[in-house]
Amino acid sequence: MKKVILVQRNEPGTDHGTNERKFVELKELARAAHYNVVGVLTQTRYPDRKYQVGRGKVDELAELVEALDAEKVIFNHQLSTTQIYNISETCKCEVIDRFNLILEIFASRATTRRAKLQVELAKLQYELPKARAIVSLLKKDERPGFMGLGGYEDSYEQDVKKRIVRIRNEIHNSCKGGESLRSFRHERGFSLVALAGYTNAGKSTLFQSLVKEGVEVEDMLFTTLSPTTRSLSIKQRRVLLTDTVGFIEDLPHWMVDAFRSTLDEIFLADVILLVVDMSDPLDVIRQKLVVSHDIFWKRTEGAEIVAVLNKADMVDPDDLERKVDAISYLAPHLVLVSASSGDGFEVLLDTIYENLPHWSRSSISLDMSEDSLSIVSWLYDEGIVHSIDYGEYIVLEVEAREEILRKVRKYSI
Ligand SMILES: Nc1nc2c(ncn2[C@@H]2O[C@H](COP(=O)(O)OP(=O)(O)OP(=O)(O)O)[C@@H](O)[C@H]2O)c(=O)[nH]1
Ligand SMILES: [Mg+2]
Repeated sequence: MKKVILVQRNEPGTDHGTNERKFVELKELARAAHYNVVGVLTQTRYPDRKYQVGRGKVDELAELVEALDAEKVIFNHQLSTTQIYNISETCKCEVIDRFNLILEIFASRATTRRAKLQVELAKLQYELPKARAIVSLLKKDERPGFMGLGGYEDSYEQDVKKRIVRIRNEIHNSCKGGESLRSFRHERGFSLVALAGYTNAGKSTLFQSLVKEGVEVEDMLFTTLSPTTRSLSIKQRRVLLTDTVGFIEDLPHWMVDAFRSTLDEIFLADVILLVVDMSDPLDVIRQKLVVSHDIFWKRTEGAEIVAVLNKADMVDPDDLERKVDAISYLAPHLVLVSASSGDGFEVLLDTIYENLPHWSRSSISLDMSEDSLSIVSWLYDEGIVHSIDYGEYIVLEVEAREEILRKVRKYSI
């Protein structure tokens, strides 16, 4: 893990709570990006020096970088190109800001082609205003490789612009993939369950524990599943469980598309497990629930939302009860769990099962023929075969989507 130093800026006039929460979130983001935070530096911003990072602070930072052997510095606020350049020169290590960090996280979690394109687009849009400044800074310093390149400045900016146009087109053409992926999975008898929620809520911990506890379904077609999706069986129903990138507060508008595209798996899901960190203060929990529901309503069709109230082990029982009562009106299904201890998993699995798309149960008799045998194997793929008797006829008790049963009934005698 790369060693990093975080720089927090206190803004006089902003209340302490807001500063503090933003900084806690930066730490969570650094952890999510797999950095090892070895040091923290606090800086105060004075109203008369709007975007300055004082000389003394930069020297202090450089000393800290050397002493702690840090490889990267992450600022909690946006920096100008000149600042990034100057600070990284003094500190002799890479310098990024909060937005670069968030983009790094998106990039590492984007699984679909479309999500990758969206992240690339956001990066380029962020880079564009800086493109010209970067080149002139490098030129000023007469770095090798930039000598005698007349017109380079312009062509670099042009190049970024061209790439933006090309990626926009590609995104436009690739928009239709999601739906067919969903129907393909449904046709294979899988329901889709996605873990969603704010960063640090415990989604990945829950994902790992559910996968460990459950029975994994072997399916040749899914050998290429991304590392964040697993096929599981819940009371014989086959589901694809997907972990997703956490929601991040206060995203600038140019980042929202990139963020949402990393959530494609959520918008396709039949059941969304909205993971909530119960150790957060009540008003934070409430606000996060409301914002999450907002994001889902706009993009999902008929997905069931189950609020998974996690980290129950970290809150004392009275407090927990009070919090659960206070938010119960915000979510139709609530389950209290501890992802790390496994408490509440049984109820959770029951609740997921109850909210999967409806399947019916039916008795079917088929004559003994080759066609019937292929129908039987199809039913094994598509649904649950509760019992099967091979006698004069093949008699099955099956559970599957109504559509499937309707087709099969045509052959039933
Ligand atoms: N005490 C306690 N800690 C938990 C529980 N679930 C998760 N954690 C801890 O919370 C932290 C965040 O957990 P993750 O599973 O990485 O959270 P996440 O939602 O996947 O976070 P992102 O991927 O960054 O969005 C880790 O340090 C976990 O060990 C829980 O039930 N109890
Ligand atoms: Mg995670």
